Amino acid sequence: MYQILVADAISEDGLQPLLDFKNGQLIIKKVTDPDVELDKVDALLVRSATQVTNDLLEKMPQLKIIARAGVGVDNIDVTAATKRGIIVVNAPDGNTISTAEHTFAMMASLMRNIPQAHQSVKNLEWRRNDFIGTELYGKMLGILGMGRIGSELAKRAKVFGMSVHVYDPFLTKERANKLGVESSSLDEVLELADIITVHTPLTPQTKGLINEDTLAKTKKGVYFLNCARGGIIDEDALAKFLGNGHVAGAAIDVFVTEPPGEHQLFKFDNVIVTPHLGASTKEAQLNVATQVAKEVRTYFEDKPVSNSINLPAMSRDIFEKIRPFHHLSTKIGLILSQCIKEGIDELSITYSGTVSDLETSYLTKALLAGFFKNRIDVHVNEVNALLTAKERGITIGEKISTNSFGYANAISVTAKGEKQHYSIRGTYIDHYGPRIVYLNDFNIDFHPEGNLLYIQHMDRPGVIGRVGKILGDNEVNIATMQVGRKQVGGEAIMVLSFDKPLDDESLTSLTSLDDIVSLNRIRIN
Ligand SMILES: NC(=O)c1ccc[n+]([C@@H]2O[C@H](COP(=O)([O-])OP(=O)(O)OC[C@H]3O[C@@H](n4cnc5c(N)ncnc54)[C@H](O)[C@@H]3O)[C@@H](O)[C@H]2O)c1
Ligand SMILES: O=C(O)CC[C@@H](O)C(=O)O
Repeated sequence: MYQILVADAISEDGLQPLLDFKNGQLIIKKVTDPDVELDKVDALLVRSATQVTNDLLEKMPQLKIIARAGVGVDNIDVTAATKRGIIVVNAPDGNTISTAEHTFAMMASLMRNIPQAHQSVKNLEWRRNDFIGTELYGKMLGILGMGRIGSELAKRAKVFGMSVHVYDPFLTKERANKLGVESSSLDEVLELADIITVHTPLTPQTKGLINEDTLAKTKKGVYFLNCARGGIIDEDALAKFLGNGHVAGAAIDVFVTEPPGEHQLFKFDNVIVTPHLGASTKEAQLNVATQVAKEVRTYFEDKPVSNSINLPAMSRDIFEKIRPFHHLSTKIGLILSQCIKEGIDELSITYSGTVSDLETSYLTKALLAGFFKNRIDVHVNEVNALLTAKERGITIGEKISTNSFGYANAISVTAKGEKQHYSIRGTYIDHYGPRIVYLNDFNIDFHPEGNLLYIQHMDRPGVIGRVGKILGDNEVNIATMQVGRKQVGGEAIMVLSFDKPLDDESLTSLTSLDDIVSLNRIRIN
């Protein structure tokens, strides 16, 4: 039963897919709650309140997936999660409309002094001349970060008769034309816009995007909005430019520290604030909760998640196509790992035939996960496989080839260590399953499953019989057996499978037989 911890306030209606999930148990408690057994938690669902730090992850060795019911993952140490093989998913578009609407509401409120006027009327005042506003119509809105929210905001601004200039280094000309906005440089937006709003994620590049230098380039009387993340607009710099009258007002939904406590921006009457409410609508909360609940369930049902931050996106159809090769790759990795008895510094993988049309990088990661499985303590999966290989100085080469050796598809791998060099090839045959068709320079054909013994021996009469006799004498039942050789009388291989793992005594007896070159017990599960 998977333990699923919901650590922040997430719409319970949206959690229905997990409430209906028979293999999961929902725990709705904070990570700091002493009743929560962090070391048993398999999935963690958060909004922005819980800080998912490396220290927290350290206490959660079973954690497999972190789901952020929202867009920004800046409260999650994604690098630390990735290193541990933990998938991070978010709900990228469930709160787009709500946040765009909130930004628009903040902009309108700011320009018409609505919060101040509202408070004044409730204070039994009637100060109509003190709250003269400014129309949106005809003004230029500058949007920094033209993603989902920026684009929705732009549509609304245009309907209100505003012109929209945007700065987003990743925005193409075609997309800008389609959205009917002017794609500009940062300096152009700063110099021309009457109102500037930020909608980028918080990253090292966007932290302090609006600072004293950039503020100095803006028009006197400019307005600022931040409904994205605290810190994209430097709070000290904004306070300074509000204080000297250069900035006419600001609407702020997000702060560097939340809750902000007593804050320097609160002293300005022309600053309006909300407590990180961009996504706080019934609709958005239901959307994001449903999205992440489905993702977590999908993950535990061994199906592809759609919105992972640290895994490539894959549709259900593609996943179904890739699944058999995923299993084959993992098995190849497991076999290689048990055959080669030293560390490796190079792994070359060649995909040919039908498999080469698929997302081969995903298969490479699965192969590495299989390879590392019994070698290192860290749980390695597709999320951290490449990183793990890099940390261990293993060079990974991936190639596509037209030569599939007569099979419809083939995955050929060579691993190089200091002394050993191993090659293996597998194929997947419809209705028949995965097969290993080449091992250490020998053609062979066996099903990579269960308890195997791989023997390299001299091709001499009686060897197979002697192997069979020892196993028979030791009550070991041979389930299947395949042999292969390169030339008569030269080296040969046999691969046997058993119903249970081969015992040490039988292995020792086999090792002492004449004409046996090497033996490898291989377990595939
Ligand atoms: N206030 C809230 O409650 C709330 C709700 C949802 C999202 N957010 C915040 O809003 C952010 C944007 O959300 P979104 O769904 O539009 O994300 P998005 O990924 O669709 O858009 C972000 C855009 O920023 C652009 N960008 C990245 N770096 C940039 C840079 N250096 N300069 C200019 N543009 C840059 C990207 O190209 C992208 O187009 C989120 O990351 C999140 O932090 C806040
Ligand atoms: O959880 C929230 O309410 C905030 C969400 C928002 O900041 C986001 O990044 O999606």
